[in-house]
Amino acid sequence: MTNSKPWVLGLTGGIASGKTTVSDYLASKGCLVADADAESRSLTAPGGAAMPEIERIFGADFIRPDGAMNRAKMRELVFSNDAARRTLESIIHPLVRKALMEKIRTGAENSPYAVIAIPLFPSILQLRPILSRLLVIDCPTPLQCERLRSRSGLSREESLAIIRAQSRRWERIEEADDVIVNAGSLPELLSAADILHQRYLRAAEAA
Ligand SMILES: CC(C)(COP(=O)(O)OP(=O)(O)OC[C@H]1O[C@@H](n2cnc3c(N)ncnc32)[C@H](O)[C@@H]1O)[C@@H](O)C(=O)NCCC(=O)NCCS
Ligand SMILES: Nc1ncnc2c1ncn2[C@@H]1O[C@H](COP(=O)(O)OP(=O)(O)OP(=O)(O)O)[C@@H](O)[C@H]1O
Repeated sequence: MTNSKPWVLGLTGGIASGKTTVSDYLASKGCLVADADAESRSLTAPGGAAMPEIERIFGADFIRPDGAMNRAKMRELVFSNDAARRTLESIIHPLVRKALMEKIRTGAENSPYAVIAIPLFPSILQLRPILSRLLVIDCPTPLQCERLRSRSGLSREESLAIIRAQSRRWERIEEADDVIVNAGSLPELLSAADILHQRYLRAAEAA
């Protein structure tokens, strides 16, 4: 990518839809990936920039002995309390956005195109003006629950509480330029990702 304005793919989808599998694949093909979940985790790790404000607002009960946010406790709170979730988001989201923009600004030069992966649909919509294309990974709700059970041990009720806090599938699909329905096998997901990757390479090259 040689021009000053990078070609940027926005990548979104509900929880456990397959975003990380796709973004890891694109990273393995040389794309720069700026990942909101990863930035959010580093901001809430020991010494993370969001921790003083999280401790001030939520209290010491939400801080682990090593100084990291207690994720299990926070997850339980914010997916049963909308006001608490909005408060946590108001601390973390501006910092995440800044970190993502900085990563794209400084790291995109040697990448065929850049990828911004953001799970939350309203957040990715805010960045729509800088996205060259928006890819949605769509996954039927029962499969999301099944994958969350086997990956993270979450119960169906816990998974549904998170899914309900997220945008509806049709809202994402309506706004998408491209959609991968991840309801088959992992090789099928990667093959769909590769078909789009080839198209994105051509579009970025031509831009
Ligand atoms: C709620 C928290 C403590 C749960 O931590 P946990 O380690 O279990 O999950 P992780 O951070 O890996 O996120 C996994 C997925 O949860 C979903 N999720 C996370 N935060 C939110 C949210 N505010 N609203 C809806 N879904 C969310 C997303 O699909 C995300 O991909 C954590 O996700 C968090 O701090 N969320 C607030 C910050 C945020 O909005 N992050 C999302 C991207 S910036
Ligand atoms: N087609 C598939 N077949 C089988 N397992 C899959 C498939 N797609 C994804 N998975 C598995 O489902 C889980 C969720 O996938 P992944 O981590 O890529 O989703 P995600 O959208 O990034 O999740 P999160 O929102 O929690 O960050 C992982 O354990 C992954 O290996």
